[in-house]
Amino acid sequence: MSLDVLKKLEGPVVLVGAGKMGGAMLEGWLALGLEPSRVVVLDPNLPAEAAAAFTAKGVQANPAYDAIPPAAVLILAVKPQVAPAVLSSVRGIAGPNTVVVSVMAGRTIGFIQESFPRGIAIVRTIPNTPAAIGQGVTVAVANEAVSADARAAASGLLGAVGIVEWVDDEALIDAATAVSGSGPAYVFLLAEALAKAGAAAGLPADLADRIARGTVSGAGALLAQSGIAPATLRQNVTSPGGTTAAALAVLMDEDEGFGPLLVEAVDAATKRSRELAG
Ligand SMILES: NC(=O)c1ccc[n+]([C@@H]2O[C@H](COP(=O)([O-])OP(=O)(O)OC[C@H]3O[C@@H](n4cnc5c(N)ncnc54)[C@H](O)[C@@H]3O)[C@@H](O)[C@H]2O)c1
Ligand code: PRO
Repeated sequence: MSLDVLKKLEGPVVLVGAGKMGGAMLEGWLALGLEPSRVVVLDPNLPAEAAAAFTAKGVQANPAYDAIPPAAVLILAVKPQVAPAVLSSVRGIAGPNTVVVSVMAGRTIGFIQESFPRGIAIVRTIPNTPAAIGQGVTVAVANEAVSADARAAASGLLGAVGIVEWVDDEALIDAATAVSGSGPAYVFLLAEALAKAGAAAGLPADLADRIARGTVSGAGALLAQSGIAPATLRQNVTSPGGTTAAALAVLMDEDEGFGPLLVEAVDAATKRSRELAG
C-alpha cells in the first residue's frame, strides 16, 4: 500500500495519542516512507527518550498547538474515556479539508462530529495491534463528507499497517471491534492457556511456554500463508480416532465448547463497545 495519495493533501499528519495502537501505526507509516517532517505527534505522556527519538528522525513531538497548521489527517488514538476533553483541545488543528481518522473503540462518528465544524470528513476505524508488524486488520467506515481522495488517504495510512475492510454500516464496527480489535487478546490467551494446560499435563513450565507459543504462531502463519480454510487446516491435523479428535470432542462441544464460549465473549465485547459510545 502506498502513501503517495497523501501528496494530494496539504498539511501535516497529526497523531493524537502515541500509545500502543497509535505508536504501532506510526511505526508502520514511517517504515513505509511517510516523510517524518510531515508528522506531528501529540502526547503529553510521551517519555523523554521517545520524544528525543522522534525529533532525531525529524518528527515533530508535542509542538505548541497553535503552531500546527491545519492537518491533512488528524488521527485520534487516545482512550475513549478521555475523548471528550482531548477532542475539544485538538479541534483547532482541523481545517475544512482535514480528514479526521479515529481508532477509538466505541466512540461514534456522531460523537466525534460534535467537536468539529459541520461537514468535516470523519473516518471511524478499529485497528488491531499486529499493526506493529504490518499485519494488522482494520475495519473502517466513512461519513458522507469523506471524498474519494480523503478515503484513499485513510486507506493508505491504514493499509500501511495491514489489511483494511471498509463497511457502509457504522453499527457493524462494534462487532468488528469484538472480533478483530480485541481478537489478538483471545489468541494470546490461547497461547497462555495452552502452556498452562501443558504444564498441568506434566511438561516443565518453560518447555510448555515455548511449544505453546511456537504452535500458536506457527498455526497463525500457516493460516496466513496457505490460503486454506481454517476448517480444512483443522481437519488436516485430526486423525480419525486420534489425539486431536479426543481434544476436539471437548473443545467443539455444542453447549460448553469453544464455539458457544466465543459467541458469549464476542457478545460481551460488542455490548461494551456500544457502551463506550458514551
Ligand atoms: N490496544 C489495542 O489493541 C487497540 C485496538 C483497537 C483500537 N484501540 C483504541 O486505540 C486507542 C488507544 O488505545 P491504546 O491501547 O493505544 O492505549 P494507550 O494507553 O497505549 O495509548 C493512549 C495514549 O494516549 C495518550 N494521551 C492521553 N491523553 C492525551 C492527550 N490529552 N493528548 C494526546 N495524547 C494523550 C496517552 O499518553 C497514551 O500514550 C483507544 O481508543 C482504543 O480503544 C486500541
Ligand atoms: N483494545 C481496546 C479495548 O480493549 C479496543 C479493542 C482492543 O477496549
